Amino acid sequence: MSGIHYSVVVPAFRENGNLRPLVTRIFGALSQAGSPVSPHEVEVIIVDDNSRDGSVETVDDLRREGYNVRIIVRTTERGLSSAVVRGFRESQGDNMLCMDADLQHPPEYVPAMLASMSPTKQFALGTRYAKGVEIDEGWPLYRRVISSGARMLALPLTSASDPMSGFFGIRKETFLKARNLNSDGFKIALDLLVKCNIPGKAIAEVPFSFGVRSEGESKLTGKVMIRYLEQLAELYWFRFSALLVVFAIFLFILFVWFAQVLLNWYTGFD
Ligand SMILES: Nc1nc2c(ncn2[C@@H]2O[C@H](COP(=O)(O)OP(=O)(O)O[C@H]3O[C@H](CO)[C@@H](O)[C@H](O)[C@@H]3O)[C@@H](O)[C@H]2O)c(=O)[nH]1
Ligand SMILES: [Mg+2]
Repeated sequence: MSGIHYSVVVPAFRENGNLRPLVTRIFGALSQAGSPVSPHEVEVIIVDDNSRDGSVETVDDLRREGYNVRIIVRTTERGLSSAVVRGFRESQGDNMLCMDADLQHPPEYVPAMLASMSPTKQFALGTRYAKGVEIDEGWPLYRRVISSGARMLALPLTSASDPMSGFFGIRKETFLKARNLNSDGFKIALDLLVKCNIPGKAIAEVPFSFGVRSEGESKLTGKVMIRYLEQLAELYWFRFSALLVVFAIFLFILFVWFAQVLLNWYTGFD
């Protein structure tokens, strides 16, 4: 049996400059005295979309240096969410974590995120909206506004405090139950929270301070935002369609009853 209990999945596109600090800091944090998880129980999987920027060579070097990291290079698919799903499918660990490559999710929080998952806490959520943590001042105002708006629109779908977070973990047993995952766009955490029907009490929220990207550029474009709105519509239907059907049946019964009353009233005149 493999001694790997934890898998850290990193979607990456043109992130070569960030991979070495990311991997060395993750394993550095796990090697600290007091880390609740041993570095020997952890694998890191980078899911790269054919960046051809030296990422493969960097990961090869890191492996040679003894870090348990590998890279999957996809050549026929693109996109953050589908990259995460691919990484989760290839994970050996029963506890899986997703984090960005660009160091906006500080690697020093990885041990706590991994350890927060358990049979009763099926989902770990790195949240930026909690006491004692902050979002780096360098994060642009327009991104804050978009993030708040997106968060509000998702309120009826989940009680999680930061469903937009890209820093989250899920237990494999729960992930395997997910049906009809939407692998488009960026919001895979929200999709999993809704489609796996994860109640608030099964979410371990881990507050973290959100950094700014250290190298390269964000890939969040207008197209990604439109995809989010489409995804929301699908999730609302997924969550509330049964309620809508019950409501429609209720309206129908009310209509039939009202028609009967009218008919009785009308025929009563004869
Ligand atoms: N494989 C792959 N990876 C991708 C792709 N697009 C983005 N990524 C990777 O996904 C991570 C996040 O991408 P960014 O471009 O840095 O996104 P962001 O604008 O910083 O958004 C992040 O923060 C948001 C919260 O404000 C999150 O909602 C979002 O999911 C993401 O974590 C990075 O590691 C990036 O390389 C893609 O098409 N393919
Ligand atoms: Mg980023």
